[in-house]
Amino acid sequence: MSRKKTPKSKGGSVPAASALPAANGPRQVRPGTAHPGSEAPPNGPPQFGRPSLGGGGDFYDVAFKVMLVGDSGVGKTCLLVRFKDGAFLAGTFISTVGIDFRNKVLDVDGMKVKLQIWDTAGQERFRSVTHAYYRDAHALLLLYDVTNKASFDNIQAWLSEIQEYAQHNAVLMLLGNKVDSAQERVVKREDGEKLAKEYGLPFMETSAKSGLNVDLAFTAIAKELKQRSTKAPSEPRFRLHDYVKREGQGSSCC
Ligand SMILES: Nc1nc2c(ncn2[C@@H]2O[C@H](COP(=O)(O)OP(=O)(O)OP(=O)(O)O)[C@@H](O)[C@H]2O)c(=O)[nH]1
Ligand SMILES: [Mg+2]
Repeated sequence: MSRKKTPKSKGGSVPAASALPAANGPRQVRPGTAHPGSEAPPNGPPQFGRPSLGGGGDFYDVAFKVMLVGDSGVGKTCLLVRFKDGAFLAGTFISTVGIDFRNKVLDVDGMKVKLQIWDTAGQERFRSVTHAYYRDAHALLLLYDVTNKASFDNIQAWLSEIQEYAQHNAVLMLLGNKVDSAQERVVKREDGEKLAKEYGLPFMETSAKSGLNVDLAFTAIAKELKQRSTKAPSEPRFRLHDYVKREGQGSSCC
């Protein structure tokens, strides 16, 4: 199979700050640096065998878009940084403005799968910016914070947004983040499991701080998307729920 190259850049963002209302609240914001159109591949179905925009970087066989969604502060950016760079962003909370993205190429059963991961702002005032990106997402990771009950209670509202704006066949996974903060936990694992079961979603608890289940969440998504796009009859069918349940550490369910 012919291979494409992924741009060398770390990512970009859609700050759209000038088009948005003035910032509310005390939080700092992380302004974006580039428009994604300059680096991101065009939206649409998974891409095969066409050269991506930009030069340099790793080769890949197929590319997918994955979106991180959930309330502000649940740890979307930290989860992405943990996955991409293996580091934890400790210190001051810098809220995302608009959308950022990062690319990562994974080796999935001998195939190079590029995930273009869109990190959305959880703040309400950016909702109209982020809505525009849902329809092109092949998968969505929906996060809540196990130390923040409101973020868990808002999951149903996020699911309504996803239902309204995302493709009906997009892969969806629920993640309860910050499980390293055992003392501050207010959402029990069983509650996450119950909600996930109610909506038929794969579910895991994660920690961007310790790295628990972070690679697994993205790998599971990449495997599912790759399986859907290649449909090799000789390959045993990949079952996302079973995989997450089997491989998840500490807690997992479907
Ligand atoms: N203990 C702990 N703290 C975390 C974890 N993930 C994120 N945080 C902290 O939670 C705060 C918010 O993290 P972010 O990743 O910026 O949150 P976000 O969901 O991207 O927020 P928005 O960009 O506003 O939507 C930061 O202070 C992080 O250090 C985690 O797994 N464990
Ligand atoms: Mg963020």
